[in-house]
Amino acid sequence: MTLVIGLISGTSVDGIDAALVDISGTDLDIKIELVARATYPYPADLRERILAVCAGAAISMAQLAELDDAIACTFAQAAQNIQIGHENPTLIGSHGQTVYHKPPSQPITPIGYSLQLGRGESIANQTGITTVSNFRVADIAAGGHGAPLVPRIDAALLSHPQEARCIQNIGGIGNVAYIPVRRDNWLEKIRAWDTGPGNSLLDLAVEHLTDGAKTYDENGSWAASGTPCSPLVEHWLSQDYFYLPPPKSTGRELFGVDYLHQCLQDAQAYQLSPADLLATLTELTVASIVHSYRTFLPQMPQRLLLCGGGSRNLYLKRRLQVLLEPVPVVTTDEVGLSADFKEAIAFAVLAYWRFMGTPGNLPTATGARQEVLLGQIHSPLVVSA
Ligand SMILES: Nc1ncnc2c1ncn2[C@@H]1O[C@H](COP(=O)(O)OP(=O)(O)OP(=O)(O)O)[C@@H](O)[C@H]1O
Ligand SMILES: CC(=O)N[C@H]1[C@@H]2OC[C@@H](O2)[C@@H](O)[C@@H]1O[C@H](C)C(=O)O
Repeated sequence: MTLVIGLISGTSVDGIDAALVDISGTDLDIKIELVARATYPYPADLRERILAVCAGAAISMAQLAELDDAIACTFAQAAQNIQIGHENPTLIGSHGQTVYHKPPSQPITPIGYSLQLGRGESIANQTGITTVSNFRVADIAAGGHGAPLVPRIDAALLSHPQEARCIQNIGGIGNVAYIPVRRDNWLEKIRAWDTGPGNSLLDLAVEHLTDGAKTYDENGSWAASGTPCSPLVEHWLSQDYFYLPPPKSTGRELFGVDYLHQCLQDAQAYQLSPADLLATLTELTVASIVHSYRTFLPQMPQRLLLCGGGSRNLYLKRRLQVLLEPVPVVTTDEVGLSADFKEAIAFAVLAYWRFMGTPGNLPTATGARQEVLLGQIHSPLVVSA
């Protein structure tokens, strides 16, 4: 068994999810035990600075360096906290904070770009634990999107001998992994892509509607009291991204502040109440997910497993259930894997695989030319006496 810490802050920029995981086995035949889990919210000013950069604010190189280090310190602190009361972990896998993601686009920019802040060298030195970071760059160098990376972990931990499954993450951005029945050439048949907005537009709308007093629609109850405006959903679904064939990835660069402003402008003609607006934005997330399955999957799954914060949005979950009928919609918790901490667990596994010499990407998910080792290894400085 190897004790590994996984750390990530996702596109919602709400804080650092930390998982302390005991991992054994090799490649896709691994077993994990979640020993400890916690979310450490960002200090409010740091969150604001990150969101501003994600929304395109110009900052100087000095400010970039300072932001990189502030994020690394917050991640290092999360790693220190999660291990209290446990044996010393061997390894940290730290995703860092995505602040910019540009998918490759043929033929103009055949190589994409993805920037995660919170440098691993600093985390290794502050914690004294070897840290793997910068997981996306090797896949991008191999011609891939560098995302989504979690599908290989989904394959290892959530594949089933008799059941084809979709694993749908609903974070700021949504992403799906279709995992066929685990037999024959199942690995080659996996499909995965970013489905589009998860909670990003919803969260921004809630902030807008409450003048910043609320940051999300708890359990989806506000949206549940409204009615989706079907013509608007139809109109929004005509966005190019939803028709791009996989592999594909996206981020707050597309489904962020400017996108919401356009949605608000479009909604004016329909004089929607705040609840109707939230119901309509929720429907966009749901409809874009279902549309992408019907368009790009070889067949519908036998079960849908939800994870990410959006799996707590009961209205969103109910709408998914209705549109996907008769496919059962449950959370990954119900099959034994934490829906809230799956991404943090995934980066612990990716660090473990990096050390075992096991590739972390799935070319069918990211579009890379080949499987590659993911992550750069940073050993802590040895302090001489
Ligand atoms: N109880 C709840 N009810 C409704 N929505 C919720 C609830 N809890 C969390 N969320 C939503 O989930 C979001 C956070 O989800 P999560 O932490 O999975 O995102 P992320 O990991 O930052 O994003 P990504 O997966 O795109 O990187 C919140 O911003 C909120 O919109
Ligand atoms: C560039 C980036 O950070 N992408 C995230 C984002 O959040 C969800 C979706 O878009 C996914 O593709 C990815 O994260 C997860 C951890 C992944 O790589 O699988």
